[in-house]
Amino acid sequence: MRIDVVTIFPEYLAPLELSLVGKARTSGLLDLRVHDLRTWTDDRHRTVDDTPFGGGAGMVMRPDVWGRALDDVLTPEAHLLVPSPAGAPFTQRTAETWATEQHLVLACGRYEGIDSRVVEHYAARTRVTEVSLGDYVLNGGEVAALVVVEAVARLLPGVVGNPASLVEESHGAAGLLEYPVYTKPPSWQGHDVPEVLLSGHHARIARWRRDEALRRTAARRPDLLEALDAGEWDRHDLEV
Ligand SMILES: N#Cc1c(-c2ccc3ccn(Cc4ccc(CN5CCOCC5)cc4)c3c2)n[nH]c1N
Repeated sequence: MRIDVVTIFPEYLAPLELSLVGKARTSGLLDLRVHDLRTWTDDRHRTVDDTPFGGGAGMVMRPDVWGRALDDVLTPEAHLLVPSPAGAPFTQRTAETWATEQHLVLACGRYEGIDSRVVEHYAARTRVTEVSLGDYVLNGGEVAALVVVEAVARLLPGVVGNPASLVEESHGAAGLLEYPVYTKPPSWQGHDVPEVLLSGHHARIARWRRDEALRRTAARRPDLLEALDAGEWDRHDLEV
């Protein structure tokens, strides 16, 4: 998979040289290219923004600079992703879908955003998705690019050492939150690991983990339980 990220802060994407994503790049599993939007400016001050039509605070990113950048970076098979406070929610299901793509292009805006005609222009000739990390305000699209690249890259075959670990993840198995995890020592600061996990009884351990996942989900994310088939479990099983 190829992923291009266009930004005025390319150094913001430096963490993607580390750990699993870094290894995926080195091994050739992921072809990640980070571009400085100012490469495509046309003035000595390398200007990327201007005042908003209609007035209002802040600045808006110029369509002409973005147009030259995207014309260079986009390919016929590319899916253009534009992080935005007004975007569609980015979820694990989104990551799973985008992990099957050949080419993703992330356009990271700053200021008050990118001139809306950019999305309008490219939507007529390629797949474009405005995406949001959640209902809070960031200063630009780079954090979203970091999240999208990591969430997608880890799903690529060969990136994560043990693919089985991708199966049991939160928002994965049956859409539940993950159960609590423990390691040695069996007792720490007076806190003991639940006995069942030391029993070696795999069926009981599996049942305990599912019950804990249900309990946590009911307490923290009841919205996820709405999506579950009511017949799969009885709420009265949970002393929440
Ligand atoms: N993904 C994601 C994001 C982003 C995100 C993504 C991309 C850019 C590019 C610029 N910004 C700053 C910005 C903040 C707020 C607003 C809204 N305006 C409405 C009118 O009043 C002024 C404010 C616009 C632009 C971005 C923020 N925020 N939150 C997410 N989950």
